[in-house]
Amino acid sequence: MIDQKDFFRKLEGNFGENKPCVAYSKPGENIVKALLQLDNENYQVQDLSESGFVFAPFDPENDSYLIPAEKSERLEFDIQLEEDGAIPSDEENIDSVDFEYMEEDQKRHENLVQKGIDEVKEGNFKKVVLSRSEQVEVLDPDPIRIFKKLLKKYPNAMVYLWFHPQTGFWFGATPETLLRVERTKFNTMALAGTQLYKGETDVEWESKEVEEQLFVTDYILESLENLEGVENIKTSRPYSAKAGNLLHICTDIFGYLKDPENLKDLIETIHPTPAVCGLPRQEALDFILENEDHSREFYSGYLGELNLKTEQKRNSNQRNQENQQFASISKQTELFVNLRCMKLKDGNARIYVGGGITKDSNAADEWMETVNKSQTMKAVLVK
Ligand SMILES: C=C(O[C@H]1C=CC=C(C(=O)O)[C@@H]1O)C(=O)O
Repeated sequence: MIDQKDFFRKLEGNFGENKPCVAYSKPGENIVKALLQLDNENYQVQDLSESGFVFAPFDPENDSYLIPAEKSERLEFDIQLEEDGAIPSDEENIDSVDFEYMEEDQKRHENLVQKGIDEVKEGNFKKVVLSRSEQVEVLDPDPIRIFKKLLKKYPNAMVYLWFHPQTGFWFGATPETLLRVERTKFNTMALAGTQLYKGETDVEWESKEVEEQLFVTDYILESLENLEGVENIKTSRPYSAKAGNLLHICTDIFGYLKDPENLKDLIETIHPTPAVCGLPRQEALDFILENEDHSREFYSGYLGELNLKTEQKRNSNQRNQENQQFASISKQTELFVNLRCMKLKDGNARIYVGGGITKDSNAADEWMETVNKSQTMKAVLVK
């Protein structure tokens, strides 16, 4: 552990030298971690047996970047947010930020959504997730300051700052777990449906949302059941999960891997999830790539720790020194879907937002949903 001033100084030093780095805090953890790559080589993921931090794009055909564990320095500090004011207090953040939209932006998105609804009604697919991106001028484009604000505002999200000479700066505060693996046990989630959070998580959901989320759960279960290396799959009951100013319906899905060294098949089966692509997957993916007027790049891709050796707390009851050491190191994979995210370039942020379209969707409501989702990033861009 180092103190947070040194942590941020080192992080800034790394991207100042154009070397890849990532700083992040996982949901509910009071620890901020970083991997600072020691050189400025471009490492890529080949078969997901690598160890490090992965940053993967939406389109599985494109390259996934890796900061390899063995080529980087690892840092961490405990968040003591209130202590020295290094992380700004919540009062500086306002909850809803008004931005002006061009009528054309709204029309363009609504037309895209309508096209998606029509295709669903024609039976070409059951669900498609359609997105747009929006450029916002940032008054204070200091990456560290933006990251600190995200940490303060979203303690229950996976909050990150990613820098790579090939991708530039990306930030996010995502609510969606793609995959967590501990020894042979894994979990993923089926996430769908959105409503504004109004101080209450015990809320009613409309049947449109309930049905949409059930599609997602069923689709993931079916894909997992067809996968050779996976067994003993179980689900939680659906519940409302808070994500910033929003609520979603979530079902946790658990299972066991026959060979925990082989994550490739599992990750290729679940990414891109129906929360960001649609179902059936290939038909939805083709429609997205053909019809969205922007490239998603890393939005709705995934990111996180891949086979990262992590030290666990030692069990002081254990007498045998060798066993103790054996028990203290474990491999950790914890990947998140890159939602509620933005790219920072030349003093501008590009915010990416989307929503799931089914036969019962309404284009104007879907536009509003993307406006609401964009607040997650906008709230940290205001002074
Ligand atoms: C695609 C996004 O959100 C997904 C995650 C949760 C709920 C969603 C929805 O209600 O449409 C989306 O599937 C996004 O934030 O850009």
